[in-house]
Amino acid sequence: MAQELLTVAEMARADALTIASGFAGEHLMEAAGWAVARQATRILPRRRVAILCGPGNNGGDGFVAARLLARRGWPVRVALLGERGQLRGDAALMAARWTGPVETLSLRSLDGCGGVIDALFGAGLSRPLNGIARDVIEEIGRRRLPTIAIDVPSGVDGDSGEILGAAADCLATVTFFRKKPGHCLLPGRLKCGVITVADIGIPDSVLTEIAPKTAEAMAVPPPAPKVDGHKYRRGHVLVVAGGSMTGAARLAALAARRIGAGLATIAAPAETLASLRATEPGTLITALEPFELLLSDPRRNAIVIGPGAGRSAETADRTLAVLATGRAAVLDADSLTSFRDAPNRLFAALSPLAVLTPHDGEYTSLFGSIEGSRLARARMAAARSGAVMLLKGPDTVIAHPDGRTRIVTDAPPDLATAGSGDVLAGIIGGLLAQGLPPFEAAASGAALHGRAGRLAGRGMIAEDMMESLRIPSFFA
Ligand SMILES: NC(=O)C1=CN([C@@H]2O[C@H](COP(=O)(O)OP(=O)(O)OC[C@H]3O[C@@H](n4cnc5c(N)ncnc54)[C@H](O)[C@@H]3O)[C@@H](O)[C@H]2O)[C@@H](O)CC1
Ligand SMILES: [K+]
Repeated sequence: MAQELLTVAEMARADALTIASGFAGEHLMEAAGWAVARQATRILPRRRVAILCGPGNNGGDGFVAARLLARRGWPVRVALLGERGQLRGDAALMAARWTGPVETLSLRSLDGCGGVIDALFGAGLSRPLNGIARDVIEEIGRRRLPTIAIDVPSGVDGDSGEILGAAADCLATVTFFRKKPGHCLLPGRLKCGVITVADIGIPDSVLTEIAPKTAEAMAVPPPAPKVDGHKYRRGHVLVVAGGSMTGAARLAALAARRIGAGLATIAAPAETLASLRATEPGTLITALEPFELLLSDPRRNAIVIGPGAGRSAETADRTLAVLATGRAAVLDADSLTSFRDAPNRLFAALSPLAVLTPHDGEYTSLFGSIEGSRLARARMAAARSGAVMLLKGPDTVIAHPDGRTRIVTDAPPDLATAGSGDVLAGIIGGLLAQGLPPFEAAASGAALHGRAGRLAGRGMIAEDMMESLRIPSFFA
């Protein structure tokens, strides 16, 4: 099942649709506060907890948590940002149900406390934290107080993961119904700690109407080989290699085969053929030229170009020839940077059959340095180029020109190692060869790549991922 991610506006719509269907907003808030209180009893030390309530509904959730914790005999200290009389709607109702003392938020609100519930701002954050709100958030860090954030750590933008002013390094975050992009994108994700998603009574059926376009990337293993199948039915990946760095092409071809492609061919310059043939017994090795002849075999149904191709006019021309075949293709590394001086030449040839897999530097060489979250940058690049964009990083994003996006949330930092990107290009190529549509191949490929890295463990190098792709649990 896809793990949808809701923007702040979509979440407000989910709330509104639920309330319109007859489920009172106060019940949503009661359920939200209950989930927070439960998490507090699980992970905070049994010491006085400072509950920092803001002026909106996030603060309302805090008042509920305060009441439920106090009822269980938990010592709490409730501090409010702003005037109690200014609270509105359900937040005002929950503040009224809290019968204990409420102090004005100050640095002293943390005194004598062994933990914090951060209910200052959630979805309604509209500007950077400043004044006492920012001072208190920063003081939490200085005192190293274990903190649970309600919905998001206050200061984290739910849509972009950007930090507006400041945000506490939370032990845990309790959010509602579905995660938001800000929980998955950096730097926000690093502030959240352990994220739990609480069911507060919003039915899944609201998603039909909302139709969210963003989700977490899911690792979907390719279908198991059929008993009556043969290797050509499992697809044939063509990896177009360059002269010097044949290792990149070898990693891509091996990964494509491990992920289930029936065959892989490396096409390389004449002088490298002998050494490739000596080291890659199971991969077909063929001459790069004549290039038209190489592309003329339609059984080579997915093409990977770029890893080790070399930045040159020839690589650019070959990339355009690959795109002209109308076959699914992965464009990585040099096949992107070779268009540095004429990106429009590349964009004019692209379609959603192509998956572009730039890291930040390669991205900048095509699109310039653009502000915004990785999600925003990937979405913009997909729209501008017309291709599927996979923008690599600690929070890899896959974007389709039609607006759909996926975020990889659990790839380990160990993946930042030489050759890792070549393996990714090979995995995606292997999935394309087996018939997955490019957007799905890119999203699932990136998630599978993360899984391979996790299974390889600490100290891994790119070659180790080939072993991960053989572990039975990889395909579970
Ligand atoms: N029915 C609902 O809508 C539900 C909402 N819930 C909670 O409600 C939250 C959203 O509530 P709201 O929309 O009221 O938004 P918030 O509670 O996040 O905050 C909105 C208020 O903060 C002020 N504000 C924003 N940024 C500020 C800043 N930097 N400095 C000072 N003031 C600032 C705004 O002017 C507004 O008064 C969610 O995050 C969630 O915790 C939950 O109770 C579940 C149900
Ligand atoms: K919060």
